[in-house]
Amino acid sequence: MPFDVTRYARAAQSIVDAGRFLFAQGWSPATSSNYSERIDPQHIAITVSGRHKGQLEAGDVMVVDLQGQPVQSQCRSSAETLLHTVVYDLLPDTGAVLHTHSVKATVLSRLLPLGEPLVLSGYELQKAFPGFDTHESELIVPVFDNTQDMDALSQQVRQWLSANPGQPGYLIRGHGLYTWGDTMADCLRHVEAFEFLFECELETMRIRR
Ligand SMILES: CSC[C@@H](O)[C@@H](O)C(=O)COP(=O)(O)O
Ligand SMILES: [Zn+2]
Repeated sequence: MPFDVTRYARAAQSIVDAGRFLFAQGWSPATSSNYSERIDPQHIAITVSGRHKGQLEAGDVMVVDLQGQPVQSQCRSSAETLLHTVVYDLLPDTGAVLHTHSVKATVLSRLLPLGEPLVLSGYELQKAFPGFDTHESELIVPVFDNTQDMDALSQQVRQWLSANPGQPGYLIRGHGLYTWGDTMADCLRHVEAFEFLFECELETMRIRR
């Protein structure tokens, strides 16, 4: 099935803009990270593998279907494409997915006890996420072990997300953050909110040592 070229062009521009912002923050260094935006129920625009995210151009964004297969492109999509498509597949309202590699997400994910999620509670900023109306809510961020086996990791994410469709993101140990939102603006706000909360957690750990 073909996709709407105008919608692709709009999605590509919003991914390029997101890359400039996220790289400038230091959250997507050295070609790391991948970004996507939904074009229609069956297609997403996603970054081509290996491209520098602070220097993206429209040609660094391609289209894949929800099985992760390229559509009208000879390029290789992000090595982590399946971690995007699983979210669009399970959560039909999702309009954008962002994966970042910040120092704080990387360090915090390595400090958490193995097998335990990061539980965020008591922070007013939790209200930056939809469905979290009070600081008393619990934001539960699982930490998946890092692996190069994306089929296996995407299956783990599918299982967790099916059981927890209201949670807005997860960490991969020593690797980074995945988060999503109804629009790119929502998704960027989620990255910012997570970064703030990760810094609070790390600072708390430092003081308590
Ligand atoms: C530059 S190391 C980071 C990669 O291994 C990967 O984790 C990543 O985020 C980017 O991969 P990509 O294939 O460009 O989407
Ligand atoms: Zn990555």
